[in-house]
Amino acid sequence: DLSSSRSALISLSSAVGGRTILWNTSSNSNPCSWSGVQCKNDAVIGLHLPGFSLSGEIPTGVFSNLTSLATLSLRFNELSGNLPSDLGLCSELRNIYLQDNKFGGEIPEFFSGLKNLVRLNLANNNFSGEVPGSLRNLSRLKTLYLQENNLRGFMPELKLDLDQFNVSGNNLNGSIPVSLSSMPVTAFQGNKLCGKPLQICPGLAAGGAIAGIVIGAVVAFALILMIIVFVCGKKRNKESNAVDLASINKQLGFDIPEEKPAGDVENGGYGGGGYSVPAVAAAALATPGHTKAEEVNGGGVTKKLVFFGNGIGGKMFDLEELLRASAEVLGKGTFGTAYKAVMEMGTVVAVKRLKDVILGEVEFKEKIEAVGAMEHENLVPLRAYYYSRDEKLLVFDYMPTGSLSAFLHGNKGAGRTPLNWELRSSIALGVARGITYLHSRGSDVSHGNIKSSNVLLTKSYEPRVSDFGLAQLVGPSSTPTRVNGYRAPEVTEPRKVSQKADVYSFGVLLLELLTGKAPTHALLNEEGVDLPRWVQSVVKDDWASEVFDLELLRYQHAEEEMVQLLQLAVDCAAQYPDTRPSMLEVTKRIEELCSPSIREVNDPTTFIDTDDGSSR
Ligand SMILES: Nc1ncnc2c1ncn2[C@@H]1O[C@H](COP(=O)(O)OP(=O)(O)OP(=O)(O)O)[C@@H](O)[C@H]1O
Repeated sequence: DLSSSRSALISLSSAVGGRTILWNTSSNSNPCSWSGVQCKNDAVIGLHLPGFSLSGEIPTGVFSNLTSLATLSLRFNELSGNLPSDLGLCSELRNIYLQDNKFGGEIPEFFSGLKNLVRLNLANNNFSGEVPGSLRNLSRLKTLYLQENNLRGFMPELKLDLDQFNVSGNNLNGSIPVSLSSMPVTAFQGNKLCGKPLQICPGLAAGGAIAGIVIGAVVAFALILMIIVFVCGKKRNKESNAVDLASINKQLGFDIPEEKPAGDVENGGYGGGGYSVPAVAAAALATPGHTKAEEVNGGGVTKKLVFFGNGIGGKMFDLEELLRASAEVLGKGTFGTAYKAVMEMGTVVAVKRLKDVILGEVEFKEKIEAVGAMEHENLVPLRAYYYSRDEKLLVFDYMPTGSLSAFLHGNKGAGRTPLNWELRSSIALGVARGITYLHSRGSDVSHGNIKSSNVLLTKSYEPRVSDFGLAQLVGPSSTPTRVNGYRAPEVTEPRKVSQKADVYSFGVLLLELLTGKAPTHALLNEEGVDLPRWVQSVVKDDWASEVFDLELLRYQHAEEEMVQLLQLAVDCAAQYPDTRPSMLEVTKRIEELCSPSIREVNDPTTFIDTDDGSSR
C-alpha cells in the first residue's frame, strides 16, 4: 500500500534530522522511486540509508506501515533512543543493519519474533541490559553482531548455527556457553567472560589443577624444545645470509638495504622504501664474476641503453648516467625489483631490474621492441632497455602518484584522500581503454596480470596500466604462482592467459573500485574478499546498495550509473569466458554510462573530495 508507506517514510524522514531532501515528497510522488527505497510489487522491501548523517529518534508508528521490509540499513548515522516497538511487526525482515549509531535502551524482545532474520548487526551503539535469551528463537540467524555496547550479565546459550558473531567491548561476565566456544577469541574480548575460547573459569581451574600441572609441564617442555630448535635454526640461517651479504657488499663497496615486498598495502605498496642507495642500478650490474667495467665494455662490446622514441621528456642519457643516479626501492614484483632513480640532470625514472629472463638477446630484443612500440595514453610507456648476459633493465616513466591499489587501500586513517565517483569512473574508463588498445594489437596479445597495483596514476590521477608484455620475457619461476583474487577461474596455468581472462581481472578491478574492498581469493575478512562471489551474494539478497563503498554513497545523483557499472563488472567477472564481453564492448559501455560524470572530470577541482560531509 503505497499511500501508507509514503506517509510512513515522510514521517521517518522528517523525524530523523529533517532530511526530506533525500526523498521527493511532492504529492503523488511514488516512494519506490526515492533513493534508498527499494520496492517489489509496490511494497517497500528495503530501506538503505547508510551514512546519511541522520540523527534523532525514530518515531513509533513508522514501521507499522512498512511491514514488507526485508532489509533495513541505517548504519553509520547518529540515530538515538529506543528502537520503536512497531519494528517488531516487520516479520519479513532478513537483514537489520543498525550498527554505528547511538541507539540505546535494552535490546528489544520483539527481535525474537522476526523469524526470518539472517543478519542482525547492532554493534557500536549504546544498548544496555542483558543479551535476550529469546534470540535463540531466530533459527535462521547467521550473523549476530553486538560488540561495543553496554551489555551486561551472562551470555545466554543460543544454540544457533552462526557464521559471524561478536560481543566484544561490553560488560558481560560469567562463562561462555558451549555452543559459542568455537568462535574466535576476538569475539569475546573486552568483557569479564571466561571459558573456551578464553581462559578457563576460576571454579573449574581448581578441579583441573592436577591435570593442568601435568599438561602444563609437558607443554612447557615442548615449548622449550621448539625454542631451542628455532634459535639454532635462525642462527644457521643468519650465518648463511651473512656470507651472501658480505660477498655482495664487498663487490659493491656499500650496503644494500633489505628490499621491501611489493604490494605492501600498509605503505601503499608504493614509495614506502624511504632509503636511498647510491647508484642502485650499479648494484644491479655488479653480479658475481662481472665487474661494472667488464659489464659495460665486456669483450670489447659497449653495452648501451637502447631508447624508444626520443627519450624521456626529449632527453636521452647513457648507462653511466643511470648508474650515477640515486635510487630508492619501490617494491619487489613478480618480474623483479622496481627502483625510483633520480638522475643528476634531474630526470626521474622507474627502473625495473628483471629476474629470470630466459630469452637470448635476439629474442629478447624482438619482444621488448614490441612492448616499446605500444603507445597509448593509458599505458605506462617503456622508454629504454638494457640487455647484457647477466642483467636486464627496463626504464619507464616514473608515476608520481603511485598505484590505484595504494590509493584505494593505502591509508585508512584520518586525512585519507577519498576517491570521488567522477574520479573512479574516469579511472575505470582509462584502464578499459588501455587494455582495449593492448588487445587491439593482436588476438594473442593479452596483459595477464591486471590488478590495482598495476594501475599507476599520473599527477592529475589519469590511470596508466603497467607491466604489460613482461610475462613473455621471463621464465616460469617468475610468473605469478600465488592464486590471486583477480585471476579468472579457467586460468589454472598462470602463463596461459587470454584476453577473456583479462576481462575477468578487469571486472574484479571494477568491483574493487565500486566496493572499496581488496580482492583476495578466499573469503577472509572485511579487508579481503572473493569480490565476484561476495557481490553476487549481496545482490541476490536484495541489499544491492550495501555493496558500494561508503565514500560513494553520497553521490546520489550517480546511483544509476554506479548500479550499471556494477552490473558490467559482474558481467566481466562471469564464470565462463565465452559469456564475458570483449574489452572493446566494455569500453563502449563505460563510455555510454559514465559520460555525464566524466565530463565533470575536466575540472580538476572536482577530482578530490574534501570528505567533510558537506556534499552529502
Ligand atoms: N613506473 C612506475 N612509477 C612509479 N611506481 C612504480 C612504477 N612501476 C612500478 N611502480 C611501483 O613499484 C612497486 C613494484 O612494482 P612491480 O610492478 O615490480 O610489482 P607489482 O606491480 O606490485 O607486482 P607484479 O609484478 O606482480 O605486477 C609497486 O608498488 C608499483 O606501484
